[in-house]
Amino acid sequence: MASLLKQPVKLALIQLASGADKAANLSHARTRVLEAASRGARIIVLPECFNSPYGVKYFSKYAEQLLPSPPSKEQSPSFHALSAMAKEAKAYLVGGSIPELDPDAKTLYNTNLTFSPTGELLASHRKVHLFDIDIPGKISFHESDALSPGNKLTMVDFPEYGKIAIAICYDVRFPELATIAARRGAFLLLYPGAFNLTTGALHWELQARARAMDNQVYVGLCSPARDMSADYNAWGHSMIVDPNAEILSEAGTGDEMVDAELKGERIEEVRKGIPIYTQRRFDVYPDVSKGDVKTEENGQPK
Ligand SMILES: O=C(O)CCC(=O)C(=O)O
Repeated sequence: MASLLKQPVKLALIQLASGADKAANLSHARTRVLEAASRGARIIVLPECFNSPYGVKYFSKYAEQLLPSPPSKEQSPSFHALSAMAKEAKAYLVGGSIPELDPDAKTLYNTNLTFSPTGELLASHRKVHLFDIDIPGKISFHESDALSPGNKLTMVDFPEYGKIAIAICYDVRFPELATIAARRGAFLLLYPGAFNLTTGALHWELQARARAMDNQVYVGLCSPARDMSADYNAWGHSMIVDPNAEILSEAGTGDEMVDAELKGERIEEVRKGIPIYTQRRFDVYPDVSKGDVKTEENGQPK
C-alpha cells in the first residue's frame, strides 16, 4: 500500500504573540514564518485569529473580504500578506484564521486560508462548529453572536507529501471531521486554535492525542501565545502529536515555535502494531466517511 506521507516533512507551528495592531501582527508573522522555513519547515502553521485579538467584539472590526477570490489588497491585506509569506518561505502556509466578511450573505466567518509555496491559495476553511459554551464561574463565549458556521470538511493535497485536513479550534471536539478526513487519506490533521485557561487545562492535550490515537495520523494544534493583559487568555501549549498519540513537541505559553519531522513509516508502523484500520466492523455500525459528506479538496467539491 502506498504511504499516506510520500516523503518526510518538517512541520512547524508558530505560537504567535499578537496584539491589536493588525499590520504589526502580519509583520511579526512574516518574521516567524521565515524563521521556521530557515529551520527546514515545509509546512508552517499560524494560530486562530493570528492577526487580531480573539473575542466576539473584535470579529467585525478586523474582518476582511475574501470573495471574490483573489480579493484586492484593500479588501484583504491578510490574504496578500499570507500569500507573500508562503512564497518568500517557499513553504506550504496554513494561515491560522482571520475573521471573514461576506458582504453578500451579510455575515462573518472564522476562516482559514492555506497557500502553496508559490503563494497560490489552495484552500479555505470556515470554522464549522462555532465556539458557544457556558461554564458557570469560568467562561462564557458565544461565537455565534457574531459569526456564521462553515458547511464543509476541508482537505488539501500537497503533491510532494500527501493530503492534510484543516479545521479550526472547537472543530477538534467533533471527532467525525477527523475520522472522515483520515479515512479519506489525510496523514495530518491541523487545527489552528485558541483554547483558554479553563478548557485548555482540561482538554487541549487530550483532544490532540485522542484525534491522533483514534485515527493513527499526525495532529498539530497551533495556539496564540498567552497574553494575560488581553480579554481572552489563550492556553498556548501548541503541540505536534504522532500517530501513536505521543507528543513530539510542545510549546510553553510564550511567543514560541515547535517543529517536528513527520514520517510515513511511523504511520505504517503504528497501524501495523495496533491494526484498528483493518478491524473496523462496518457490518455493526456505519462508516462515517462514506455517503453524503460535504468535502472540498484543494477548493473543489469531492
Ligand atoms: O473547545 C474549547 O474548549 C475552546 C474552543 C475555542 O476556543 C475556539 O473554538 O476558539
